[in-house]
Amino acid sequence: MNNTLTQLAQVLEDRKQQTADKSYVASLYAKGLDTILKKIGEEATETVIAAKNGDKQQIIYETADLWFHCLVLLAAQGLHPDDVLAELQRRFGLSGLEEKARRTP
Ligand SMILES: N=c1c2ncn([C@@H]3O[C@H](COP(=O)(O)OP(=O)(O)OP(=O)(O)O)[C@@H](O)[C@H]3O)c2ncn1[C@@H]1O[C@H](COP(=O)(O)O)[C@@H](O)[C@H]1O
Repeated sequence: MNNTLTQLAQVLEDRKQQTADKSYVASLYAKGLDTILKKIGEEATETVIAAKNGDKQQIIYETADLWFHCLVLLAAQGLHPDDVLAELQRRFGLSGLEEKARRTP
């Protein structure tokens, strides 16, 4: 759906064949799920700090780090960014209140 996300997803898929010493992404796969989740937590925190500091350029930078590590998580779990984009697209047809009601059992 989005060209940059699709291209990056392909690189992340290709890195599954790479060795950890030659690739940061391959090193994350090798370290495993907990390391990827820890990076997401760190990048989320850094994004929050950037926003609290009101630093727009830093917000962009940290959000890119956060999105990147979320994309690594998706790849590690056998998912593709299109899966998330499709979910967001589905929500376009609903108001926020309708989406909330859909989640309430
Ligand atoms: N978009 C990114 C990208 N964004 C962020 N990062 C890395 O994510 C890490 C962010 O962690 P931190 O901010 O904590 O910085 P750090 O202290 O260096 O991190 P650590 O070494 O402690 O984990 C840094 O090492 C960044 O280099 C990325 N590494 C790779 N990519 C993309 O992934 C592709 C494949 O990368 P390799 O697998 O390294 O070839 C690249 O061509 C890029 O397109």
